[in-house]
Amino acid sequence: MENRRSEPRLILLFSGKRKSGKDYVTDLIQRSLGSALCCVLRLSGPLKQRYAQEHGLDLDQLLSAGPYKEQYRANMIHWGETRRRADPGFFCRLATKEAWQPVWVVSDARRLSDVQWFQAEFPQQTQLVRVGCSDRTRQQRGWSFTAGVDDSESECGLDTGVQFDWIVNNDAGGASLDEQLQPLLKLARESADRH
Ligand SMILES: Nc1ncnc2c1ncn2[C@@H]1O[C@H](COP(=O)(O)OP(=O)(O)OP(=O)(O)O)[C@@H](O)[C@H]1O
Ligand SMILES: C[C@@](O)(CCOP(=O)(O)O)CC(=O)O
Repeated sequence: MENRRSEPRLILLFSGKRKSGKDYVTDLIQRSLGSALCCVLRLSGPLKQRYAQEHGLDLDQLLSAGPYKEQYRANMIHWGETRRRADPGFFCRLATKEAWQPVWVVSDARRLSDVQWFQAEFPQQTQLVRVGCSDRTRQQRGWSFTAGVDDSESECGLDTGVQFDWIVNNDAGGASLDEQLQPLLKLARESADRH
């Protein structure tokens, strides 16, 4: 167990395919709950930071939703996997070490080792959330199938072997996100109230 200023009351551990809307949905949750209650943590944050530093790249662009990061994705995956092989919790620890809010929204679990790390560290607090949408919607958001990325562990590592507590459908023109997120927001507020 890490040395922390305070323990989280709830961790919503999100996963989903590229362009399913993980960032969009987790940002929406954060804005609804406010920054005193909730932070969004990205496991890819410390990864991109170090990768950008080592390779002389633009970190802001790597962190944003545009095409820039896609140019480097396959190489970043490979680079991160080398780190993870030595220490599967490496990026989980870095991403969570400054968090102090009662509710943590982790936007980008990708591998069983990510899920296992949170479930081992925070067995009572961790809830698994899957964001999904059709490939057609993903394509409208700029996705196209890339061999070596979309068939890799980074994208497929949680396709099986995991029981999700919550499923959010983020299809364009699909069920209202606001309505789907209400139970999660309620759970988050109740968990924080017990703080
Ligand atoms: N419900 C939505 N309504 C409008 N735009 C959306 C919605 N969901 C996602 N988007 C847009 O689609 C694009 C991809 O979404 P986002 O970056 O959240 O996906 P992601 O799953 O985090 O993708 P990646 O794995 O590539 O980081 C963004 O431009 C985002 O603003
Ligand atoms: C390299 C990687 O962290 C990129 C994630 O970027 P994003 O969450 O899609 O913005 C994916 C991975 O860790 O396999």
